[in-house]
Amino acid sequence: MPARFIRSGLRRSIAVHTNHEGSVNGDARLEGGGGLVFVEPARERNRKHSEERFHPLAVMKGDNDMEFMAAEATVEKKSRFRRICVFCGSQCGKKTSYQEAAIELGKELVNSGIDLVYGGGSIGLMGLVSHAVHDGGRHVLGVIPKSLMQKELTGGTVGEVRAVSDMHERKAEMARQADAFIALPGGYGTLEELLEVITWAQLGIHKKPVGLLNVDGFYNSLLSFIDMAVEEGFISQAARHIIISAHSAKELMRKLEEYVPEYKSTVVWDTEQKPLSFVPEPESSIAS
Ligand SMILES: C/C(=C\CNc1ncnc2c1ncn2[C@@H]1O[C@H](COP(=O)(O)O)[C@@H](O)[C@H]1O)CO
Repeated sequence: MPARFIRSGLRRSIAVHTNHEGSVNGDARLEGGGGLVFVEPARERNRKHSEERFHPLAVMKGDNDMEFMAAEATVEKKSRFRRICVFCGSQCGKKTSYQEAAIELGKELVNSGIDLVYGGGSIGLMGLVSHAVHDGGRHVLGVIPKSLMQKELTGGTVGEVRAVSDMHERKAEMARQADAFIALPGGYGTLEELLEVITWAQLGIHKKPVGLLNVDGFYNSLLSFIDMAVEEGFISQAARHIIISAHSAKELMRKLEEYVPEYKSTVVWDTEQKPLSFVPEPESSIAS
């Protein structure tokens, strides 16, 4: 697909596509009289948005000389994550700061070149974060149980929608698809999803970072409760450190990027294992 380019005075800027590590995808060549002929995006799934957005990453200075420069905010930063799962309220909450945080997180994902996986739909904070990511040109994957798929419940969807049979399958699929998890403010659903991925980390089912966006101290009482459970001997210090919290999306993203999983579980999980049910025989009937 040929890249579009514009001329402004002596400078000609070109559309350049970057991969999630921030390096340039595809090939930009100079030909003949210095014309730039081709830039091929490697990421087909963002093709539509890449065509619409303009990345003034490269500036041609002369006929044979092309200088790549980091320019303007639309250029993706390097991230270790390809896709992050966001848990958040199906309501917007009372404070505008919750809604602003959802949009800020969405934009932060876009700026870092990260795709989104979430519970699907456009209601509440879920809608704000998913629209921010989709509008910014990143891929959005919504995982929705079939029973929740009616528009009246979801408020419509953006991006790709994956229908699953129930809530358990949804959580498993969201977890499979993501490289990290972030919880924004929310209610029971958000808490349940957050605590499940923390529990899975504690059991060694995954080693993916779990972030808590503690907007305006929304999660202070949960964190105090967890600290109390540590004091009371129900949660180990090591497991307490599974949760990475911050007050802003930018700070949280920085912490998640730097996070090194320290928690070690001795449990070995066979992820391919099918459910197996059996009834143990009573001790007395086992032949000696
Ligand atoms: C039945 C109602 C709303 C259903 N809407 C939902 N659509 C998609 N995902 C949902 C929905 N409700 C909960 N979720 C999941 O839980 C989290 C939000 O739950 P919360 O209780 O609002 O915190 C979210 O991350 C979704 O994955 C009418 O209530």
